[in-house]
Amino acid sequence: MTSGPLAITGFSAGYRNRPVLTDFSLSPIPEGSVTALVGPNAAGKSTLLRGLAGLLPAAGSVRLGGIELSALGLAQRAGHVAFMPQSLPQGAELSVLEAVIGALKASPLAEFDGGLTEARRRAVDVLDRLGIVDLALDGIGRLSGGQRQLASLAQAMVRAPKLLLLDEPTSALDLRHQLDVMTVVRELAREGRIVVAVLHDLTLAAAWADHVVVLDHGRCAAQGRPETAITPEILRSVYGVDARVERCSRGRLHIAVDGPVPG
Ligand SMILES: Nc1ncnc2c1ncn2[C@@H]1O[C@H](COP(=O)(O)OP(=O)(O)OP(=O)(O)O)[C@@H](O)[C@H]1O
Repeated sequence: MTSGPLAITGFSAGYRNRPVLTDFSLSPIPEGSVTALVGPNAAGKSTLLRGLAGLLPAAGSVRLGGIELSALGLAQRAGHVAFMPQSLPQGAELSVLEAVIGALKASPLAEFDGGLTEARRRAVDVLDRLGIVDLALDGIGRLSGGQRQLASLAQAMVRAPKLLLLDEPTSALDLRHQLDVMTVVRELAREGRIVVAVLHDLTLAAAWADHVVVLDHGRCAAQGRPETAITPEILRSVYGVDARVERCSRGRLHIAVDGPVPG
């Protein structure tokens, strides 16, 4: 696995006639860390992740350790980066196991040279890690929303990439499954990977992320440790809400929203 931080410099991405991120830069994101990407609807969070994954036309520099990802083609990039989309796999005739094996084989450079037995073992390992091995033979189309989200995360994890870009990995999950997924996310960071996850739940972000990036209208409004990036001032200017950022009795940050900013 390559080592080193994720450095995003002068990055631009968007859609036809719709630039979303222009000359966007962040402080380097260290390896072995979790970054929560937060911000209001339409701020550009998904666009940033999709651009980093190479799924949108983009310009600028994205370095992962010593590798300039933007110089790589999509197939080569997939050997280093996995993207979990916000929209979940559905409707397919595939079983969960087949869908995860399919994701493993979709990356030609994913250091995967085993046969079907090895592919199945790796897929089952990931499903087991996410607590959904019982669903292995179920059809993707028959899963609940939360189960589909876990299956989608398994697809991103199975290639064991250095960089995981997760677009709202917990939005469909109940409280316990949110904790289970964030525990796995922390384990991924402990293994030396970089996880960037879009989260709308700021209390969850503050509890589990090492760093928070607040995106607003395609710009970085704040970046840093949760307590420096999530402040009443930022919540007011970026989200338009009056809120308190408090420590609970266990010392964790808690965001209490009092209401919309008047006027
Ligand atoms: N396929 C598309 N074609 C054109 N414009 C798009 C497309 N997808 C998104 N956009 C626009 O790009 C902007 C940023 O959207 P994006 O999905 O990145 O926001 P987001 O921060 O992820 O929002 P949310 O929290 O609502 O998921 C929005 O104005 C949106 O309308």
